[in-house]
Amino acid sequence: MISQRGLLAALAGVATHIFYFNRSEHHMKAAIYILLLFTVASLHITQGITSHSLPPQASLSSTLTLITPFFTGLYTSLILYRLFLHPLRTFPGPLCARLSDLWFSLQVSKILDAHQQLLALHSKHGDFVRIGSSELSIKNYRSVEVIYGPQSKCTKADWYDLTLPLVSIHTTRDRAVHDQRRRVWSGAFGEKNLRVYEERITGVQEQLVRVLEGKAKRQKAVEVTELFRMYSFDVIGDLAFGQSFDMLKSDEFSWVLGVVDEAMMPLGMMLPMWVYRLLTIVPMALNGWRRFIGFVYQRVDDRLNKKVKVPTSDILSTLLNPYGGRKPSDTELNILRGDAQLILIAGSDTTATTLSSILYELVKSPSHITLLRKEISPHVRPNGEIPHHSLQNLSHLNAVISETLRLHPPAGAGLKRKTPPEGLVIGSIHVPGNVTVSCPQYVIGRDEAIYVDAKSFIPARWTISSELVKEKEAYVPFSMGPYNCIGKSLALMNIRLTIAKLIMQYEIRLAEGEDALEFERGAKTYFTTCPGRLCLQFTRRE
Ligand code: HEM
Repeated sequence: MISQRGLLAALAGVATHIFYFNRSEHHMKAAIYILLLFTVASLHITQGITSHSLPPQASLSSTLTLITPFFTGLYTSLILYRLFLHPLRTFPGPLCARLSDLWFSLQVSKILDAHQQLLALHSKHGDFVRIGSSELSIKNYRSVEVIYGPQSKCTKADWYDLTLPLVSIHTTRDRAVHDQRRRVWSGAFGEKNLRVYEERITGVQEQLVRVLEGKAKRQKAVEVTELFRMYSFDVIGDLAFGQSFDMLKSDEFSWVLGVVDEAMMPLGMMLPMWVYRLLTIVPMALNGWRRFIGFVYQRVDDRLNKKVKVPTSDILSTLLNPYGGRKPSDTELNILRGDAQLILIAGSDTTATTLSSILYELVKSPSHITLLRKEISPHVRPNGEIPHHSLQNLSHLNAVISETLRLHPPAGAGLKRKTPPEGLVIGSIHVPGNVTVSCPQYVIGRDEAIYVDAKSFIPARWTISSELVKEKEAYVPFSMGPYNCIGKSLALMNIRLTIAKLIMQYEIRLAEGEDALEFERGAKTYFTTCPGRLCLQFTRRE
């Protein structure tokens, strides 16, 4: 029989869920709750021993007779609410996903394939899938503009609290702070800066060609997924910090990439944010992240202490402009460091993924290599250079890039947003307020309701065969609206320059024995998606 005290504790559990946990966000307070629980329990045990002269064992069991019904009440209320009363109760999705956000984490934790899991869930449940207790994944084409567009009232979801206390333009959830940072950032991507960046990219490209040349001469296959990661990190190191990482020079997988991989790994597990925040205070957990942040701090400090010679302006110079040469305050330094780590991740893996995905698609459909050469050759200068201004409007080159980003979007598993309190309407469906929503570009890109022959690589759908794109507004690999990719022009410039150079200088085909299956099968989604291995053979063209 449950005692009166136990009953009261159970009711207190129910009330705590209804009146406290069911309101507002709690992901930042998990550690405090655990601490509170241990403090209250310890006080109760001590009081039992000192005031009621109970033996320690008896005082502990008396405490447990309160804690157990409290949590039974709390979780019973939580489970019943999530199953039968939650505003998302009518949306389809796996039963376990309704009960706990940990369900999705468990699904993806083995091979970090959130993009594939979402594809499978949508093909089973349709356009709207409840993938967490309070989270919807949506592939309906109308949802993109409503959730991410310029008029959207959605805000960034709790996922963006991931790096706190480090904040970047990307992770700040305060729209006013974001817009202010965005104004500073936009200075780094103007026409004048892009021209400087082009020269610098061409410099790193020479290293890339040197590596390929060495392999071509020895007829060695090239693992391009890794090579493009090294290349993209070298480019972003140079453009962001004024100093390349020189990975291509040594032609070795640098420890920096190892640290980045280790730092990103936990993100791939799609943990609920409260679990992630708890891990940030557990010693040894997230060590990779700590090492990565240490590396970023060092880079920023080196810049501030002028230990690095910056040849011409780099992205960090623009971000330092507002301080007019004075030392940034601690808060400003935190933002600067946050932005620095963002540039490294956002600016490198995304570009690397796109470069290797383009080559993956091209070696499978070599006719497009021929078409690209025909389009690019009139723009190659006698010294072999191909200036970006002559590439940027080439229709087939741009179509190849767009089509690759449709099938292999680097940030394709969905960007999480929180709906406004009044909710929003997508077509005829009302999505409730204060829930997390996202539109996975990976799933949208493979949807027959949006693209004809969706699984096939058909660049012409972006040029002469526009009827193959049924719903154009669904395509946003760089996102849209106030939080869209600020580095889009830089990314596209680098991709055009690099692909044009490689296509014009080399014959490229699958290496001996390579079936290219691992490229998609081995792809892992952290926040960005990194493809699996792909070995190609590069041969110098006459
Ligand atoms: C193919 C390459 C790229 C793709 C597909 C891409 C995609 C995206 C997407 C989808 C977002 C929105 C993220 C969100 O809402 O959570 C984003 C944001 C961002 N990207 Fe990119 N990106 C690419 C390259 C770059 C490059 C080269 C940079 C240069 C540093 C860059 C810098 C940023 C920044 C700073 C943001 C945050 C913008 C803001 O919150 O206002 N990206 N990117």
